[in-house]
Amino acid sequence: MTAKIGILTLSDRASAGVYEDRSGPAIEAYLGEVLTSPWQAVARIIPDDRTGIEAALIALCDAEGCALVCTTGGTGPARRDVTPEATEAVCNKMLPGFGELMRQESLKYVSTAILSRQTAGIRGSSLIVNLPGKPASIRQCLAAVFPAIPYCIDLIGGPYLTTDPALCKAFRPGA
Ligand SMILES: Nc1ncnc2c1ncn2[C@@H]1O[C@H](COP(=O)(O)OP(=O)(O)OP(=O)(O)O)[C@@H](O)[C@H]1O
Ligand SMILES: Nc1nc2c(c(=O)[nH]1)N[C@H]1C(S)=C(S)[C@@H](COP(=O)(O)O)O[C@H]1N2
Repeated sequence: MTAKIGILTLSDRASAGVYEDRSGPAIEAYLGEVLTSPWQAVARIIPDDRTGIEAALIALCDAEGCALVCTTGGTGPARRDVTPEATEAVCNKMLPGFGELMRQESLKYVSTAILSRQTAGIRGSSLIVNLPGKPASIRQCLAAVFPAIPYCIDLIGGPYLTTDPALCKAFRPGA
């Protein structure tokens, strides 16, 4: 079964073409390296507008049936940063450990890591994970949490994801 994975870039300027989106492609590149099971990207770029973000998350989870949705951008303290609020609004269960671990990992690279309010949660049988907007943050954050993602997706009834063990040792209790 081919797993669909949503890649949602939240950026006023990238969505308007002021600069090229480099963070969405960084997510796709990381997934392409680490996943050994079949998957397909569903990528979108939209502005930092809460109603629009919620609608896009709902469409990626419910209509597209994405097992995993990775967002990038809009996690900081600025007035327009509302990705965590939109994520929480559409999720029926939050997984705060994801944000805690990603911030801890990011602190090894930047002291401003604590400014990200990034989180994760479950909507139905989809896992939503927030990543910061900076292209360099993508690999750092995903590498920290990815070992737990395949088992999380098992637990919510999603497709069986496998990873290249040289790059990511996915942990499944009892496996
Ligand atoms: N998707 C992206 N692609 C490439 N660079 C990005 C992206 N998102 C952020 N950046 C870079 O990181 C910097 C800070 O990101 P931040 O998310 O704080 O932007 P911002 O001030 O919220 O503006 P915007 O929402 O328009 O991206 C940006 O100025 C840009 O250089
Ligand atoms: N790994 C990593 N995490 C990071 C950063 C980064 O460059 N690398 N930038 C920080 C900064 S400066 C901000 S303001 C917050 C929120 O960024 P966002 O609003 O683009 O999501 O993420 C933080 N987390």
